[in-house]
Amino acid sequence: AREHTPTVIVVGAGMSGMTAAKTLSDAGIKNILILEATNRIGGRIRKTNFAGVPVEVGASWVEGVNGEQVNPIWTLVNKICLRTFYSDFDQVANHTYKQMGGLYEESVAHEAYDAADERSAFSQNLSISLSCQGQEDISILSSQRLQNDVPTTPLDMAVDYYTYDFEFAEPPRVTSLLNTEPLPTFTDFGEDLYLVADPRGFESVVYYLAKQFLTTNDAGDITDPRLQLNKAVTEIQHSKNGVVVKTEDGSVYEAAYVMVSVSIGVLQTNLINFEPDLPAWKLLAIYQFNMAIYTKIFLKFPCRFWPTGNGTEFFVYVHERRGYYTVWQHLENEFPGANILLVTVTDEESRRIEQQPDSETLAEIMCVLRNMFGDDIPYATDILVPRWWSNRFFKGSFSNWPIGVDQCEFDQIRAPVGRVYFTGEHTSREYNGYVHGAYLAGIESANILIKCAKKKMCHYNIKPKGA
Ligand SMILES: Cc1cc2nc3c(=O)[nH]c(=O)nc-3n(C[C@H](O)[C@H](O)[C@H](O)COP(=O)(O)OP(=O)(O)OC[C@H]3O[C@@H](n4cnc5c(N)ncnc54)[C@H](O)[C@@H]3O)c2cc1C
Repeated sequence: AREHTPTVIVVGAGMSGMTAAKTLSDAGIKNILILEATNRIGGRIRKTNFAGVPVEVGASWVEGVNGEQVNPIWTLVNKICLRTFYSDFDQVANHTYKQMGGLYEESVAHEAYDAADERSAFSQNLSISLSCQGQEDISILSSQRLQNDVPTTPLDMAVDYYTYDFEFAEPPRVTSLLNTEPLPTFTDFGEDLYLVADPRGFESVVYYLAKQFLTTNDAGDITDPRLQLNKAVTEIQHSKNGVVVKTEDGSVYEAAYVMVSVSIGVLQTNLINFEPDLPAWKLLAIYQFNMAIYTKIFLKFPCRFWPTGNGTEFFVYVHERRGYYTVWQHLENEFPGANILLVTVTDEESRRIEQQPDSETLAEIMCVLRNMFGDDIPYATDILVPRWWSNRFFKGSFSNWPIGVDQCEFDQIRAPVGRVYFTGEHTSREYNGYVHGAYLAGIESANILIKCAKKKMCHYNIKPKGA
């Protein structure tokens, strides 16, 4: 019957889809249906149990805190009193290990980190002057070449990796200078990062938002029929009269509008078939953007062999192969006595590691750790390797702004196509890649739809390239 037809179908129940749904509901559009492919909400914010400890395999930091504006995620995290820990990166130069073991001499290490800071400062100034002159974008690597200061030694490459790849999950060769230096997340919200480590998980911010507009039972579980889990959308038919959405299990839903919140990695595959095809300008914009891969490998040990105390949390391993198990973190502050280490890999290393058995990865890691800490250290008893890239509902970890995509093309990624609307972290112009980007994009995209649905203002201006 017509009255059961939702006004809006939201595809995906991560931070952006859930926020978009809540924004629609707050605006009086309560006739919605959220279709989520997996068996849970939260998407790339995901807690799991590892060796008895709740670890975050997806997002874990509130990035951008203590600045002029308040990061909206920081507000949410504090509202529900999630346990957070300030991340102190200041001492990492004192904890930088050579390939074959031993720490770098302090003066040598500090020189490398200072040089990286200088390169970064130069890049920020260059970026500002290039955009003032209306110049085309260049990569961060090109900026380093302009300074005649391209990192080439293993130490300089490791520090460069720590500076850029550890944030963007792609190398400076790929990443846009104009759109990342300086980074709005840090200039707007502040330079500090706080790590969420709470038994309820970072994902409880998504649950918190969901429960404000979806009905729950006495136990607090979401029971609202407007949220449907295990519903993988495989087809979206759209016309000027409405949309028809089909899921893998054979269900068919009709609505006036659809809001697609799946990652840009998913949009780049053919998981969802649009009927008719999305227009060329839209596809080109989607295909030009990047889905990066960031892999957090957790390791459990029978005892601790790494230093603890103030400033020891982060350490760097230098290897001639750039990005080879470079950035390390101990979780003693968050989970004292749990003896858990975290090593992060990205990009090509992530792809390689996702495809090999975990036992091989662990063997590589043990060699690295023995180089750093000596042959007597115990073998890890457990390893966790998240596989975001192989997962067809994610295809990576977060978007990264590559060179050659200008603001207008970026706008096209978010632009609606008829009755099909788009949201997700990759549609946040200032904060793509982040949880707060997903949240703010959810609000913005919902507002574009609301303007059309309620005020019949459906025209969305798309500027051509170079405008
Ligand atoms: C390893 C990792 C580390 C990160 N670290 C941080 C961090 O420290 N700080 C930070 O701010 N950000 C971090 N991020 C990024 C942050 O997690 C994301 O930007 C944000 O969570 C994305 O939210 P979203 O709603 O846009 O997308 P998603 O969370 O991907 O939500 C989209 C939803 O759509 C579903 N879906 C996909 N395909 C279909 C389909 N066909 N039908 C129905 N549903 C579908 C998915 O299952 C998913 O639930 C990290 C991400 C990863 C993976």
